[in-house]
Amino acid sequence: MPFDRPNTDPRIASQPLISFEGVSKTYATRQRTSVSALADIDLAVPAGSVLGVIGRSGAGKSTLIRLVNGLERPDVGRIRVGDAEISALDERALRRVRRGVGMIFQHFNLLSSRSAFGNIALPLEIEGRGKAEIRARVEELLALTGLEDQRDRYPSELSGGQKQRVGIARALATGPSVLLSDEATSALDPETTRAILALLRRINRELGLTILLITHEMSVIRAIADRVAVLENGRIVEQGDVFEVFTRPQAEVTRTLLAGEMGLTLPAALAAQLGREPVSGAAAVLRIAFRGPHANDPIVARLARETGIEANILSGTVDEIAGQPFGSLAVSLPAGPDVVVRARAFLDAHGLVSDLLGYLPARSAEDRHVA
Ligand SMILES: Nc1ncnc2c1ncn2[C@@H]1O[C@H](COP(=O)(O)OP(=O)(O)OP(=O)(O)O)[C@@H](O)[C@H]1O
Repeated sequence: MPFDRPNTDPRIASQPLISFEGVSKTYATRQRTSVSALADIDLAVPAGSVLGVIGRSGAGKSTLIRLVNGLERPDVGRIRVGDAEISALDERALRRVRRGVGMIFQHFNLLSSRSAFGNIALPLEIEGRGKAEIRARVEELLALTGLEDQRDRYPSELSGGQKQRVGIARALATGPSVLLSDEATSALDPETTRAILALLRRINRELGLTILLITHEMSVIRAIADRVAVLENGRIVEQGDVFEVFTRPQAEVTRTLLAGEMGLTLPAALAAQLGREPVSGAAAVLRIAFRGPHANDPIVARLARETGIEANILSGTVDEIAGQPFGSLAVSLPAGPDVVVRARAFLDAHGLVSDLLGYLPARSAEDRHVA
């Protein structure tokens, strides 16, 4: 069973705009074998929310997004977008539904022979809208995406970030209620990524657009998503509010994907010395997670005062996840009988989650100074 936590954000509707019920998808390969790309997917994207699906390469992310716009069909299960059951529609009906579903891509997919204006106008031309209406709508979208000065430039004359802005404006041209984002920032540098994610967040808030995005980067989820689903080998192994999943990851793959993002990794030199077994004199290393109001607690001082256990701070961060404070601290404990059990009981009693990372040889633990 995947770990599943309910939606707790009052801003987000309880009614899903996109839903997957018991969806599985296999591909036949040329070698006459089959590949299970998705299995038993249950997923709901509440109207007005941003849901991020994260997973490693080959986890099934692209397949999931292609099922939403009907580019792939499931073997079993149902996929709904609004009132339409995508999995049951013929091609003609699908085309109608797709008008309400915009999509942006990693490599932008712009027409090189058209200017920014021309690319954004294209979906409206296909719909047969009048010239004046098209002009007015495109001007509006150029302003929304900050592209007024680039309107006559061609894709080859635009930066990656500008190209993606054109992609976003084009996706919004026909006024969709859903935006699908397929690794939309993976080809961009970190600063441009932040700007594009901020634009998407603004569009979500201001236009009430529901966004389903797939990514392999936790930083993207953290910057924009309300909820996250973690895919591994075609299955959802964990889903829930971003703060919940980030601060209490349950699945191993989630922990691994989060390690760099959350300052959960130890300094490399220490990590290299960390062993699994408590050899004689070795110091246990704990990672303590501080959530919400506890993020700034002087917990190490209290641990010493109340239990006599003097922990040594190895590394630590205080940060914000989904607008709420979150801290993470790695400490080494002095060797001794029951020290780990007593320290963890103390932390537990104070509502703090701790993980035992391993053991450091006595010397390197003593050499560390308080950060
Ligand atoms: N058309 C296809 N024919 C056969 N197998 C496929 C096809 N498309 C995808 N697969 C397989 O299905 C699984 C899921 O692929 P998918 O592209 O959905 O993963 P992904 O998470 O998007 O990966 P990436 O991040 O590398 O794009 C993989 O094992 C892949 O090899």
